[in-house]
Amino acid sequence: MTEDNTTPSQRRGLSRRRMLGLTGTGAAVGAATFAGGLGVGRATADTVPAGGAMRRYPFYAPHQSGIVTPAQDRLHFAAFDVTATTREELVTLLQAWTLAAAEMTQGRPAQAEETSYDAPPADTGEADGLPASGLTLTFGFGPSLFRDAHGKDRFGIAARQPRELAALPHFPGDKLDPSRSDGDLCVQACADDPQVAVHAIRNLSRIAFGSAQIRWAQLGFGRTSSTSTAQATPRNLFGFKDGTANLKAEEAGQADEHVWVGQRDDPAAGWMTGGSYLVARRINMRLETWDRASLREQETIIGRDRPQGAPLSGGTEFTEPDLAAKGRGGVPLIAADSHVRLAHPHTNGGVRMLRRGYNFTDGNDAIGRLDAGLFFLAYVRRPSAQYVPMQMRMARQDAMMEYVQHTGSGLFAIPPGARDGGHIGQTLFA
Ligand SMILES: C=CC1=C(C)c2cc3[nH]c(cc4nc(cc5[nH]c(cc1n2)c(C)c5CCC(=O)O)C(CCC(=O)O)=C4C)c(C)c3C=C
Ligand SMILES: [Fe+2]
Repeated sequence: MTEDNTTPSQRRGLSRRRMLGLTGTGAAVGAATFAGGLGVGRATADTVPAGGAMRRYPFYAPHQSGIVTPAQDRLHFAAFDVTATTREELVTLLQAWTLAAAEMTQGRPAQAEETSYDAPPADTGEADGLPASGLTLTFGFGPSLFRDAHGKDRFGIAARQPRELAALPHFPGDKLDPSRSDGDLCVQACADDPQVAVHAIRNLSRIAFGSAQIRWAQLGFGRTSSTSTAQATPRNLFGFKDGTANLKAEEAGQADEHVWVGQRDDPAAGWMTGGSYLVARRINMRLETWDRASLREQETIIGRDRPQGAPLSGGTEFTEPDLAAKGRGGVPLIAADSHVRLAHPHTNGGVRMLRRGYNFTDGNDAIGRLDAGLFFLAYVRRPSAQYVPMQMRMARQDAMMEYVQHTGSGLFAIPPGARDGGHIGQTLFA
């Protein structure tokens, strides 16, 4: 989808670029430097040839973008602690973030208005000249935004905390680092250019100065799922295709059933209608151990073959796995403890989820092992019925557990999209 929903602010920006084009050359040296420093602006359809990088997604929409949007190649995810103490300050932050997000997702500077030459620039500048690159910004609220560790209602919203926004249970094998977990707010920035995603988080963090600060963040690359049938299936760091059986945007009715919160889901949290819940898990993968496992063992653990991603019960990538199929000696072709069997809807009461994760590498440990893995992101309508039971079964039975460890975690309520003139989370604070 390529959208160019020109807004009044875009029209303001266009005229700003035209104005700079007209005035830049003949102006006095000081003024020309000023224009060059602050007025370069982001590349737009009139300056960059059409293509993937020119993809723009509307920010104002019934559902937030960055969920069923075709998964982009890069991620910068950040969780924030709110330092503001009043509801007014928090709403002001959300309003400012909304305006900046609406600009940046259209390939424009975070704040359109020029500042004085004697003040810091309104935008940090590293995305000047870059197109929108499919940037989406998806905002969420953590349980701690509603009640602090002592149960105190921080911003007068405790009564509206969704039932589903409760701390995730401890899963066997978890080794969660508190400094990579939780948070009052989260922002998922996805783009096809890493600099565009990083620029967005940096500017949102800058705007939040005095009201919220980054608690933890994660960079990701090489999306580990497809969310559209138009996308090829990527590979994770185990070398396997990941996202084959993911919920896809084109599957009629599936997002309504498994992703979007319905009007009657939670009487106390009607404000979440059209929103979703995001489960974020930083999962370290023991790549050096995996790389010493035979191909037979790797495929048995996953339940699919490595070249094509076809189920071990036969067929090609998109053939439905036959969980009843048996081979020689009556042994199931898709092993009882394989990942695909344990994750399949047939063994999980029909539940599905929209996976939108990314690979990560964050350096290495003292003995040269990569600190790498999969930053698992999944959007679900009911975490307690979709993510929690599946993860519990995997933690207990999945043969893959020998090769992975969950080291970070967060659960966030993702409100519906903002309407033009409104702000993110308006239905909660209204
Ligand atoms: C609790 C949910 C899940 C976690 C955590 C998870 C981690 C994880 N997965 C892979 C690799 C693959 N997963 C695949 C399929 C798959 N995984 C989940 C859920 C979780 N995965 C689901 C719901 C499914 C789909 C199952 C189905 O409907 O058949 C696959 C197969 C290809 C595909 O369908 O995507 C791979 C490969 C890793 C490496 C990992 C943690 C590091
Ligand atoms: Fe999986």
